[in-house]
Amino acid sequence: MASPQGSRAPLEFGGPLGAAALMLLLPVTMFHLLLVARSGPARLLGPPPYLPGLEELWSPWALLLCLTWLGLQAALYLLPARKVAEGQELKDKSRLRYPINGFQALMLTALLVGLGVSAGLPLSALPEILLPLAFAATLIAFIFSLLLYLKALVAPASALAPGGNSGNLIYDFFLGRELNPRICSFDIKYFCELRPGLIGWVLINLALLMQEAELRGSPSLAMWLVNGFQLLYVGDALWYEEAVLTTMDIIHDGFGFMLAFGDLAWVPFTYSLQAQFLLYHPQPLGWPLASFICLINAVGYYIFRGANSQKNTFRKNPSDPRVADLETISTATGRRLLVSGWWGMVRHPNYLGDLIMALAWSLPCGVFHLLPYFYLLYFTALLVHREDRDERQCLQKYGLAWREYCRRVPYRIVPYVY
Ligand SMILES: NC(=O)C1=CN([C@@H]2O[C@H](COP(=O)(O)OP(=O)(O)OC[C@H]3O[C@@H](n4cnc5c(N)ncnc54)[C@H](OP(=O)(O)O)[C@@H]3O)[C@@H](O)[C@H]2O)C=CC1
Ligand SMILES: CC(C)CCC[C@@H](C)[C@H]1CC=C2C3=C(CC[C@@]21C)[C@@]1(C)CC[C@H](O)C(C)(C)[C@@H]1CC3
Repeated sequence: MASPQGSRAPLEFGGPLGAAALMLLLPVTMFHLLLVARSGPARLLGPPPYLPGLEELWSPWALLLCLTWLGLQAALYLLPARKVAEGQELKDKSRLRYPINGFQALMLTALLVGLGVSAGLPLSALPEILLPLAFAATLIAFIFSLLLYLKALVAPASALAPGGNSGNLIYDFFLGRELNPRICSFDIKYFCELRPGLIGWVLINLALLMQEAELRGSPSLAMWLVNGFQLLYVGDALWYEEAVLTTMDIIHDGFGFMLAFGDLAWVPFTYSLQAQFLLYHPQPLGWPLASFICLINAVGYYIFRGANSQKNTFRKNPSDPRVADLETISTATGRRLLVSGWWGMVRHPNYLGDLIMALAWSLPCGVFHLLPYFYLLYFTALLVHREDRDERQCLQKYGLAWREYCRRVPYRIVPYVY
């Protein structure tokens, strides 16, 4: 039996009260966004146009569709992989193995969807059922988290996450108790983080684009940009799938309601908000402005990819010629910290690139509505909070060396600003 461990870890997200509030607030926000995106005024801060009844939210067909989608992505995950990667070292000194076939799953999904659409699959009808789909995804995330909480009760202590084992039921349910819940070699957190939600997001975007084409004769330039930028982001995540193994979610966080809901419901249904907004509120966009927005996205992507690749290359092999010349600080753990290159500019250059891209995703929606900028606002809050969590973990891990890094690189995300 697992014993509550990590009870000395400081509580995050405002403790049990904060966790309970977030569990209510996140789904409510998601439904609010889905409702206002299709309403005339599309006011982020106004009331929703109406409150949907259960008959509008609940549909067994939507549940079946979500489960089929999860089943399809799970089957693609189980296909032979071009590579099997090893994760970071765990508490018991072992390393888990992960299949690297996410991009293959994206391509096969595209092929299957393409075949389905040419055989008459009404993909453009998907936007009509976003509400019941989001409800079904929320239900699945909730049941998943419950089962995972129960599974953690019989997990060995070494399998538990450092954070989600405070002994408080609500807090631990939200944060997640087990670090890497698996059924045989099937890693549930790794699967959810990259497959059903991210690929689901681009599928919803595509459905919105197709519906716009049906409504107005062809998709607008703004819709093409949003689809293109976000497809690039998802394609990149799956192409560089191995890099997710060094993110905070995989290394540090347990798999509970926060990540289950985040991955399965929040990402596909709120990250597609700009495309949802554009379907109901077409925006004129000329080529000069579109080119400028593409440039902003390219700059963001260049920083995001450059920073993430530099750190991953360095962590995999510090003597790799691409990073061997960079200046570093030694730490007591034997690992070194980069203090030049991207990581010498600010302490989280990858967040900066990600935020610049987030701006580029909203700009095609014009500047007269706040709603399409929700992602930028939420993401800024998420990354500032995440950066703060990471700083605390790094200070604990690297002590004085981390302080020296902060002295040498004083800005966190935006040079000379923050
Ligand atoms: N679209 C979305 O919704 C979200 C996107 N993201 C993106 O995910 C990506 C990963 O983010 P995240 O996991 O938060 O954090 P990072 O990829 O930035 O990883 C932080 C870790 O990097 C290592 N590190 C920090 N500084 C240095 C340095 N100077 N030299 C070498 N290693 C260093 C430390 O771990 P160690 O030393 O142990 O290796 C630290 O804990 C980011 O690009 C982020 O923008 C994140 C959240 C949500
Ligand atoms: C809304 C809640 C309070 C929190 C939910 C957070 C999750 C939605 C995000 C936590 C970290 C994420 C990452 C990505 C997507 C969003 C979540 C799951 C990521 C897969 C997006 C693509 C990137 O290239 C990435 C670096 C692989 C991201 C990893 C972190």
